[in-house]
Amino acid sequence: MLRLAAAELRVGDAARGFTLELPELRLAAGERVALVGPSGIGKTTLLELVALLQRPTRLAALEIAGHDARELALRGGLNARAAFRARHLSYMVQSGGVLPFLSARDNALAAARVAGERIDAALLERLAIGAERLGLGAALQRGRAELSGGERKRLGLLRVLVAPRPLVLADEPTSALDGAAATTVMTALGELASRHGCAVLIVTHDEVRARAAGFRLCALRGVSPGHRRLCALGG
Ligand SMILES: Nc1ncnc2c1ncn2[C@@H]1O[C@H](COP(=O)(O)OP(=O)(O)OP(=O)(O)O)[C@@H](O)[C@H]1O
Repeated sequence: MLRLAAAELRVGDAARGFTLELPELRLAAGERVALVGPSGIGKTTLLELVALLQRPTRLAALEIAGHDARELALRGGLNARAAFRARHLSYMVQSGGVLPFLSARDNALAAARVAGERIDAALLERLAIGAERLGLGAALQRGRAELSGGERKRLGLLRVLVAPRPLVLADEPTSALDGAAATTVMTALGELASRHGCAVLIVTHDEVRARAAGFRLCALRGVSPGHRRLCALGG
């Protein structure tokens, strides 16, 4: 579902920036990977690279959901990359990505609408079940201003659960949540892989919950000043 090979991204300027090197990252359908590493090492940047939001300086291969996305990543325009994302990727950003001019319910339906999905009975049932599970039933009637940070985060996940794409990306999905909510969110992400066959790639500091939900860990590490590399972790 995801194959990325020999990618490099130069981040920031020569004095204070760094090179992010990703020798290889593969996720089959149903597979779960959690990307870990210290704050500021470049985990979000890596996720943005996979989501075609950051342009690599070097890229040997990028396949997403059976499509060759290398050219798009290297040279594709904004609209082409956004259209590709809508079809093949779900991306839960760190803040939840709630749009302030939409109600919570319309926020939850936003990804489905952008992807051109019909808002039919099955989709609305997924919305209702997901909202219940994430404790967002009442919040769905409200606008963004009335949502807490944790509710906005869970709403970002609900948007993914309503219309998951083959490749799901989530940036620190459990931060800003209490223990019970964090477990619910991590479990739901794991189930997108085990029940729906999505490939799920998350960034997290919550290694214990990630392992419990079936995620294999990969780490971003500093290999020398100004050079960071993605490494597989055993166990
Ligand atoms: N386009 C860019 N230009 C310049 N600097 C950037 C760019 N993108 C990211 N950075 C910098 O790269 C560093 C890594 O940021 P990133 O958010 O990827 O780290 P992270 O590992 O996800 O951190 P955290 O765990 O704290 O969320 C930061 O210092 C950030 O300011």
